Amino acid sequence: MIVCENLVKIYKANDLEVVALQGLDLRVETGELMGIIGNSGSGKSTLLNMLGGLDRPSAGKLSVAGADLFRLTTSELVQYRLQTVGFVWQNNARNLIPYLSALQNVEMPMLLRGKRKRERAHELLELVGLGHRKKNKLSELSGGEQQRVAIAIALANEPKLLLADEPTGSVDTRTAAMILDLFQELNRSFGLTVVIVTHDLELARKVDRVVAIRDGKTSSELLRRKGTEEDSSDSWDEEANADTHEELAVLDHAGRLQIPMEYLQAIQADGKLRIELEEDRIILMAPVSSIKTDTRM
Ligand SMILES: Nc1ncnc2c1ncn2[C@@H]1O[C@H](COP(=O)(O)OP(=O)(O)OP(=O)(O)O)[C@@H](O)[C@H]1O
Repeated sequence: MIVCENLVKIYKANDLEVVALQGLDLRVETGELMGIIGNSGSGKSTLLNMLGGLDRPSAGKLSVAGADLFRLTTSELVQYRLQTVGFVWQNNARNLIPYLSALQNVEMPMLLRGKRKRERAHELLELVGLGHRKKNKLSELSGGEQQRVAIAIALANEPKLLLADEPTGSVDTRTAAMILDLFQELNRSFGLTVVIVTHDLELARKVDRVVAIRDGKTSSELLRRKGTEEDSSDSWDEEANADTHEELAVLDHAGRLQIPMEYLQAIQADGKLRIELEEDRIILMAPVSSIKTDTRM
């Protein structure tokens, strides 16, 4: 579904250049539910904007659902945004109209596209669990319910890819969990590919894969390994059946990887490392003069 290779994005403001993505590699399969985490300023929103066709990358390769985003003309890019992706933002409610009902809010963007589909709007609100609140004005809904209206709107164009930027950023923990459950359900029931940018570490328990971005590059991945039972909650031996996570460093196309800072500190690495191949493992060590410990990977 998504292929990013060596993706670079440089913002130019006045005479200043900011390299927000520094040769990022990422592949997302159709039907995946995945999360992106990273410190503030690491490039998460920039990546999402590129995937959504809201902005163009500076260099590299980027294709989504078979569309090469470098080659699309401006009008093709508009079509791509309308037909292929759905967006959910942190403060979606700001883009909704408080004095209209949930139903009218969902119908509005359809109307703007020249298609008024009341039945579809009803269906979408049922889908996000707001069937009973359709007639309520937006201002009468809680933050979490408003966010669900926004998700219904994002689904209105039947997107192939749903992009969510901090979708749980302005709601409480319980509502955040409900919103993540909804993404999980949309993914499982309809095979929708979902990419969620978040600081919410609860996410790791709800998605198949979490990719960490550091300094504009993918640095590591947390993969979920299924427990032995589909649903561990019914089992007596919950620990044996629980999902586990495996953390992997990402090796890019040029053989580069980012080593966690704490590992480098542990071996007091400073600028240079010794690399040795020993049977099936590569050993990284501080230079001979300052060896304290070795780190095996
Ligand atoms: N339009 C822009 N013009 C100039 N620089 C920008 C622009 N957008 C982002 N940047 C810079 O690019 C870098 C990456 O920003 P980005 O918003 O992608 O990070 P982020 O990981 O989403 O951060 P946060 O978690 O705080 O939202 C930052 O240094 C940011 O200042």
